[in-house]
Amino acid sequence: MNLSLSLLHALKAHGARELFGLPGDFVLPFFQQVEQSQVLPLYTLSHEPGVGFAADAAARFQGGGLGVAVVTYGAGALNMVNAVASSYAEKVPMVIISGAPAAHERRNGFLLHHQTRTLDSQLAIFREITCDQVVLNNAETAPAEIARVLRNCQAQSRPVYIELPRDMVAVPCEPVPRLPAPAHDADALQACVQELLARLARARNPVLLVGIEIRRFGVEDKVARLAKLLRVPVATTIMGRGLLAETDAPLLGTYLGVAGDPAITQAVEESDALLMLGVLVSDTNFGVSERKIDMRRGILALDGQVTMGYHVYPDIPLEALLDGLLECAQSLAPQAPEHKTARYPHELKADGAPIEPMDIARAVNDLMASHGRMPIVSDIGDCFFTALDIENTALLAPGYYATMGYGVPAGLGLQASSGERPIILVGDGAFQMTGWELGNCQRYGWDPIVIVFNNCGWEMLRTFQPTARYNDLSDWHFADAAPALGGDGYRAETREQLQQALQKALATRGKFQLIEAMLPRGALSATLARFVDGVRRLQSTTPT
Ligand SMILES: Cc1ncc(Cc2csc(CCOP(=O)(O)OP(=O)(O)O)c2C)c(N)n1
Ligand SMILES: [Mg+2]
Repeated sequence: MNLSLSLLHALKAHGARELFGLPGDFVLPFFQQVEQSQVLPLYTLSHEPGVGFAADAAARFQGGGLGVAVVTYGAGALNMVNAVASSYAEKVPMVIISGAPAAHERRNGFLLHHQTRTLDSQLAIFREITCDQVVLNNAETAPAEIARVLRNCQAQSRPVYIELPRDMVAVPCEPVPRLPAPAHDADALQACVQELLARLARARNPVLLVGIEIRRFGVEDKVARLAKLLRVPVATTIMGRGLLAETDAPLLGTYLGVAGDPAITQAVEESDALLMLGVLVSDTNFGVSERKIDMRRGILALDGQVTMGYHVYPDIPLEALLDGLLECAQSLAPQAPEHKTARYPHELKADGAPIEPMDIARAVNDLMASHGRMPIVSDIGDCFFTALDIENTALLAPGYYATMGYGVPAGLGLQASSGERPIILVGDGAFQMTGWELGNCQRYGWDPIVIVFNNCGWEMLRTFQPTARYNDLSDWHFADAAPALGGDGYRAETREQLQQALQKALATRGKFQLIEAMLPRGALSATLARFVDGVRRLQSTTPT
């Protein structure tokens, strides 16, 4: 076996289902090994940010798997930095494989093409946005090094970086061993479980708040079982939206502070034992809290440790904690909490009125009510806030790192990896960045339904600077471009046209369906409007 095959078989053994990539001369030999070996399917896209977002989505959607992005050295890998930074921030287990110069090229004394400051600058840059790195320049040590970085990728649920010099791809190499998950101290785990359960038992209104790590580590079912066993209500953070959608956990809905359902806000903020599982303590999750949550009274299991008050239990993997709690937990209430199914807007009024963001939520909810749930992939813009008014279904969005450009390539990555047809929500500004990746659907038979929120502007920014003219964009008529890219385009000016377009799109398979929903400038979703008001109100009252 050669080094490429050892690497590919190891990726597959760790849960990778495919590779996303864009070739260049430093990585062509590895692409050749990929294509010839057929160990994993390879999908190429048109721009490295899209490659990164697609690999990110593949990892997020399958919970516990790996996304893989393969790029060339320099211009390719550095073009993907933002996507990898987003994966790091949002704890996505992604493997970046970059081709690199051969040993003899490093010694020839020339400045090499694609090189920036030094030949090791790229490695230095990726050290900042990955949890482990390796340069595979030694076939003897390669199996152990690959095993280490893949184990760390999954154990920490963060991206890792593998640099592959082009003269190493065909070198004989032993298979890569599978390392066990990092060990943890059973006694420390027991002590943590007992203290945590005692805190919950003493509480008057314990609440469970769940975040992205419960998907990343594939433990949603265990969390649902724990919530039912403890008989405590569950809410998700904004980043955790869509979690537990496939379970029967007593879900209250999504916690959005002043911008959300007051009952959920009150339950979370007034809880005297808020158990946060896999929750990033970020401004997007807690920035609009009505009342500042006293984290010292909370219990936070994140990044492999558990913090309760001033106690910190290090090296407690989330799944081990859940297993311990499931073994010892007793119900905390005489009966199960009232399972308030959150109400989402339905019954679009299909008339000649202009479209508002909430109409898109209604139209999608109506579609899912008749057709069944579909995964939603959202870009950043008002489309993300509108997504929060869509029924609780799988939602992929960089809600914390908040990079634009994610929606379309991530939707393609989801369909490539899972075979499920997504609905992609994207603003006109974000579509201008990566929407053109739709042109790759025809090669692979992908057929997402894409709804472009076309308000001809950077509307979210306008909410912060209403008078700025630079937020005005022109009308790009995206629907007209769809046939040239191999799909169908619909321009919807009214609610009736929106409903008709969605029905046609749903009925058409085998090519992407682009619905350009024309929104009046200044039309905001109610959720975004409440967020903006909330931020303004909190900023005006926060002592400087
Ligand atoms: C890669 C990147 N560059 C800039 C920005 C900053 C930004 C956040 S929201 C926004 C406007 C989005 O316009 P769009 O038309 O897509 O959506 P909408 O607001 O609903 O009209 C910008 C420019 C971010 N987040 N990411
Ligand atoms: Mg816009």
